[in-house]
Amino acid sequence: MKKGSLSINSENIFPVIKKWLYSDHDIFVRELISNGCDAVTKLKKLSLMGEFDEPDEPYRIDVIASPDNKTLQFIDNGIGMTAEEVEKYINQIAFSGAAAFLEQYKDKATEEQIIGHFGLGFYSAFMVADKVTIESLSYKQDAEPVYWECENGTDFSMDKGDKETRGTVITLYLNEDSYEFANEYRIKEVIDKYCSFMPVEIYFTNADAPAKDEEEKATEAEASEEATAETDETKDAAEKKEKEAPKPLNTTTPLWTKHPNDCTDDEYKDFYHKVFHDYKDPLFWIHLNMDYPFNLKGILYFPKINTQYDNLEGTIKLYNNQVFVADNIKEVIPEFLMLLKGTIDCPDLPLNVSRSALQNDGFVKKISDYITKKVADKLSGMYKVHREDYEKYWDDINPFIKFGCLKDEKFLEKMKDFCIYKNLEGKYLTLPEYLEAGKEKYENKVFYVTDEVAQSQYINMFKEEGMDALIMTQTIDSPFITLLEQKNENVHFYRIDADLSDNFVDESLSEETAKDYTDKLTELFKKALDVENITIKVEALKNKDLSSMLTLSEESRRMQEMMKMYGMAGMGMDPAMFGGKGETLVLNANNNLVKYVLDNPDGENTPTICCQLYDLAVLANRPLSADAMTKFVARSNEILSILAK
Ligand SMILES: Nc1ncnc2c1ncn2[C@@H]1O[C@H](COP(=O)(O)OP(=O)(O)OP(=O)(O)O)[C@@H](O)[C@H]1O
Repeated sequence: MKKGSLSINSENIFPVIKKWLYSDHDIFVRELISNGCDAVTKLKKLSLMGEFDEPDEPYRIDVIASPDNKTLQFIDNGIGMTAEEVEKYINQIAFSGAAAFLEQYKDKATEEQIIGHFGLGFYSAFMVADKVTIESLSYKQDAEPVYWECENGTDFSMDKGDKETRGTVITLYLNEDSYEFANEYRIKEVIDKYCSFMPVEIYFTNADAPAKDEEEKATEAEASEEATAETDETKDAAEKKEKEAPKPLNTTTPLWTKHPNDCTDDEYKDFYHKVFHDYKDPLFWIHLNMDYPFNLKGILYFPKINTQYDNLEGTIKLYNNQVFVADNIKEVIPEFLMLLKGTIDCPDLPLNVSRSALQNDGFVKKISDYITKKVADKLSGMYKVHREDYEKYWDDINPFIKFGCLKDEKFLEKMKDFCIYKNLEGKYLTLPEYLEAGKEKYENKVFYVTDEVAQSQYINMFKEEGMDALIMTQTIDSPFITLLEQKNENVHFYRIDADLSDNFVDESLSEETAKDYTDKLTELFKKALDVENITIKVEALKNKDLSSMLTLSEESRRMQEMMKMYGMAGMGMDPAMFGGKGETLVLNANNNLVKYVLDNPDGENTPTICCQLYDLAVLANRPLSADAMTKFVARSNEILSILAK
């Protein structure tokens, strides 16, 4: 028997392993199962090289939990280890690896910076176990089995073992804080989290589950005999048998490992439902498949979304050779892609480093750029070839695309010509298409609607005049408009109620008369409304039925919205400091009511008409305040009673 003390650093290492890995306590499962997978992969390689005869029995990994004994076993039938190999890989290398790890991180700050993937592999078992044993038999001819045991991660003992079949058994004697991992549901949950797509089949057994009683077995055997007796039912019996055969917990060939040409739409959808637990079908997907200059495979799904972008949260699961690493690592995946759902497998990714190091890693940046490019290519391709589909998806995907354009210059470059906007007729246009159609009437101006109901009066006016506007009702549209103005220097955006275009006005009113009317009406409205300041503009509008309306200067409105967004309003800042409320009451000189006011400045009902005209203009633009509403209702009743006289 060989005995010895583990390397010099071990006493310091274990408290550190426990502390630093604490948030990812369950990661030992991934490490031990992936070691088993590696052991099988190595053997497969040897057999390809002709150095090992492929065995009859399939490769597999077994996880056996015993809640009664508080043990957990990881068993593989891979390459196994000789005593020399245990000495070399377990006793020495791992600890020097751990020491190197400590050295690397000794000055680094908090644990959040660490991805939770340390490459401490086997030794992560000591996070949850007081004692760990290894029983192994190497594939090598005449190899002797080896037994290794280590308590508390400090002293080990090694001896000749008695394992008779090739492979390795790792047994964990769980510590008091970690008994949960012997629970069937808990351990299956962890296996599902990290190992769903590992390349070797994983089976679970609960060592303490009650065995089927004799009676049950007899009935089953009888049923099975009966089934086989009748030829018609032979198939059923075979199916039944297959159903009863234990099923692996994982899928060894996840869809992303297949060539895109070999995957059906149903497979993509099934994979999506299963992995993201979303019962809705995704809109569409992108299958990433790259071998050079780096290795990257994955599937990105565009989920169906109906809400505003800020309520959304996607999930991008990152894998390293089918081993789950983490969700949503923003250093690798561009932030705006986090709205998507998907899996990305990149075996070349340097994962044993801190997140801050990832951020500055040129290689990681290349991966991130590649993903961005692929997404943009897919979208532009769809625009060009299947514009109908693209339009159908647009309402769902536009917040994502706009967010991407705002966040990523390269994405903007690629996507700017493929952003479309719904117009007043519900048709989708690009910005150049809109500008071209409106060239004669409103050159380089883009009118937009932020609320189709509130702005309906303006929309109707636009329609009557054969003018068009774009529907831009999402929260993200406001910063997106600013971006569009920056990128299209001469183009300016105006909300549909921002200003009265000349198109609505006939030429009948001279400048002089307009001024005269404006002065008179300003005086009258000030008095009737009892306000100091009001901006009034008199226009001869083509539509005689329209009496009054409000316009809101685009600039002042945007300023006010910005203040609201930054919470500056209510901090003693008055919007007037930034150019007033920007509100103008437009009165139509062609309308009979306005004419009446002009002709009867001292009329008994004139103040009532003024107040009503003002309230109607406000109502067509925004809700009235509570006080104004009360007055409006009372006044309306008053007017009706005049009619009833
Ligand atoms: N189940 C196993 N079968 C055969 N060899 C194993 C097994 N588990 C561990 N080993 C050997 O022990 C070595 C050390 O394992 P450990 O998990 O500590 O690190 P690693 O797998 O090399 O890398 P990582 O730390 O990234 O997991 C392995 O490289 C392998 O040679």
